[in-house]
Formats: sequence, structure tokens, C-alpha cells
Amino acid sequence: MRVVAKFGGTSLGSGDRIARAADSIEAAVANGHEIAVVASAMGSTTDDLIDDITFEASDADRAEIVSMGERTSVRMVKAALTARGVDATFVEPGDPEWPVVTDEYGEVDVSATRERTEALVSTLDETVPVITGFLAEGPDGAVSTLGRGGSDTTAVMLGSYMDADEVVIVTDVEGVMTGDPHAVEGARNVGEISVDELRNLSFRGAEVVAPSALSYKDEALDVRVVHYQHGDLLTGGTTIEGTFENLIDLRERPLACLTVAGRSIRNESGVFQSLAGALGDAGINIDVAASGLDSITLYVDAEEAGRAENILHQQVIERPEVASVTVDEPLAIIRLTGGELPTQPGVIHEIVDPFAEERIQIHDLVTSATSVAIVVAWSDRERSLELVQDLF
Ligand SMILES: Nc1ncnc2c1ncn2[C@@H]1O[C@H](COP(=O)(O)OP(=O)(O)O)[C@@H](O)[C@H]1O
Ligand SMILES: N[C@@H](CC(=O)OP(=O)(O)O)C(=O)O
Repeated sequence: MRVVAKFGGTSLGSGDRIARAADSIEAAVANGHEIAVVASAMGSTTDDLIDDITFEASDADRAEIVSMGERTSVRMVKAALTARGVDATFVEPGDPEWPVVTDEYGEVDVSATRERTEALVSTLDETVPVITGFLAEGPDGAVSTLGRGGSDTTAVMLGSYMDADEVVIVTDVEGVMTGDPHAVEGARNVGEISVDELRNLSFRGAEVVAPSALSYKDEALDVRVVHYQHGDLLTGGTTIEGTFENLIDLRERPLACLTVAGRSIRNESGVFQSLAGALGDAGINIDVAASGLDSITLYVDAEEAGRAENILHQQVIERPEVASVTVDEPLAIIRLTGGELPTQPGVIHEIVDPFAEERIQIHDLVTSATSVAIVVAWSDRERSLELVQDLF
């Protein structure tokens, strides 16, 4: 197998951990696998270097300073491999075989990076390249970075361009867990998780794999997360399934919008629970939920509008915090996910501007970490879909 093994800062946080990393690489090489290593800066080195730049420094100088974290760790890992009799070389920006290059806008130059990565692949049967994660080389040869957590991006991108069988992300948790094991008790490994599920989590704190890295995952490339204590690079951990998708979807059937208003909603606990629970007990699925200052809006299939209205009206009668319920229909919902949605400032403005120009009323705009849902009148659905498709 051809494997890209990425060691995060935590898995290289001390000499002992580096030795452990080298042991696992040595074992994989001894079993006949081609291994390329991507290394992050040891422990919290990157944070420490950034904190220490307390003076005025240009972006170029900052990148040079910060790059020393990864430049040091590749030397450490290379040395530990050499000491075990494994043929290894470290690769950093400035080297002739350095693969990751960016264009004048700081974006990865895909064709140049692919070409250089292919050259690196031809050496994998003889040596283990230990590549600095997180770093890139600009068109002028100067070092730049791929952004915080960028080593995951280096690893998945190189895995894809190397036609690797697998990218293994080695970190300080057993994989993607049911919750942050450093914060909750009894967290368990989820075993498997889809790219989209993980992107939603990783944009909001679970940085097991940086979200930008997952954009490079294709169907043919397996990505797995393992604990550095596991010792075996080739088994265990959490498998990340599927591929990164750009999706624009218009719900085929109309929705009804039920709005419950009440001034005390935001001060009382359990209001949302009792409204959603009452619909749930009746087998009515809530497609989207939105909340205002003094209201909660729940979208359900239009065919369920009458039943849902009666159920919520019963809640209005029973709960003093809610004053009244009303229904609006038929409505359409367009969902979009993927692309640069979560990272591009101003993207919402770009999405809604054409609606304003066309005088199409947006009933609701609901966003998550990785998606946007736009609710419009059912009669506006086709034009709205065209507007969104024109954008992406
Ligand atoms: N649901 C979750 N599953 C696993 N880890 C999680 C989760 N939520 C948050 N985390 C945190 O993500 C961290 C791993 O990311 P990071 O510190 O960036 O690792 P590395 O330095 O190896 O890249 C874990 O130490 C853990 O505290
Ligand atoms: N060292 C860089 C890149 C990185 O990906 O680190 P880690 O793999 O430890 O999250 C950073 O801290 O941003």
C-alpha cells in the first residue's frame, strides 16, 4: 500500500513520541508499504512562535519564523528513522523536490503541485520523505503557510496527488469520538463518519481533521484517524467515508411554516423541546427550525400543516410562555453546501444579493457550519434555484 502518514503536533510533542512515531513508520516500511510522512510542529511550537512575535513583522517574516516549527520536526523524525536503519530524507520549502506551491494569490497551484508530487512519488520505493506540513512555497520562492491546522491539508492533498491508498492522521485521540474526550466522560470512537458530518464538526471545534483538508478527499482515497499510542499505522481508528460534495438541492415537495410567538420564549427553558417533542410524538418531521427574538418557526411538509397547527395550538393553550401559532404555505427550500461557504467572508451577501435584485422575498435563511438553507415562496422556487446555480 501507499500511505501518507501525518503526525500532528501532539503526536510529536516530545522525544519519546517522536521515537514512537518512528517505530510505527519503521514497522510499516518493513511490511513493504510505501510511506510518505507529513510532520507538524512539535507540541504547541507554532502557538509559541506566533505568541513570541510581539513586534512588528511582515507576513513574509512571520511565515519564515513560524515555519521553523515544522522545519525542526522533520529533522527530528528523519533522524529517528535514520537511527532505525530506515532510509529517510526530510523535505522542506526551498528544496528542489519540495511539492506544495502557491500562486500569487496564496492559493495552491494545483498543476504545479501535482507535477512536483508525482516526482516525489517516484522516490517512495527507496526512501521515506518526511515532508513539512502546513508550509508552501510562493511563486517568488518565499515560504508561506496553508493556515492553522494546515498539515492535515498537506497530507490529504499529497495523498490525493500521490494516488495513495490511504492518508493516516495520527493524533492524540483514538479517532473521531462521540464527544471531545478531553471534555466529556465516556467518549467512544465512532468508527466511521462521513466527510460532511466531520466537516460540520471540525468547523465548530473538533479539529481532529482540519476542515480544509477534507476538500481534497476523493472517493478513491481512504482517510483514517488513529491515536499515536496505537503503534500500528495501518489499522484501527476512525475511517472517514465518502467525498467532499458541492450540492445545491431544491426540496421536491412544498413546506409549511409554523410560527409560534410568545414574549417569554427566550427566558424559559424547555419551550423548544415541548413544541418539537409534540410534533415528534405525532410522527411529524421538522425539516428546518429557526428562531427569532420572540418566536420559534418550524418547517414541516405542507401535507402535515393542518395536523401540525392543531398540535402546536394545543401547546399554546398549555404553555403560558407561548401566545399564538400561525401557518404560512406553500414554501420552497433550497439548500446549498460545500465550496467556500464556511470560509469566505461575504458569501451570504453574494447569495442574497441576486434575490434582492429580482425582488424575491427570502422567508428565512438558516445557516449551519457548512450549509445555507434559503426559504422562498413555492412560486419563486425555480427562479431562486437558477439564481443559486448561477452563483456556484
Ligand atoms: N468529537 C471529537 N472527537 C475527537 N476529538 C475531538 C472531538 N471534539 C474535539 N476534539 C479535540 O480535537 C483534538 C485533536 O485536534 P488537534 O489538537 O488539532 O490535534 P493534532 O495536534 O494532532 O493535529 C483532540 O485533542 C480533542 O480534544
Ligand atoms: N503546526 C501548524 C500546522 C498543523 O496542522 O498543526 P497540527 O497538526 O498540530 O494541528 C499549526 O499549529 O497550525
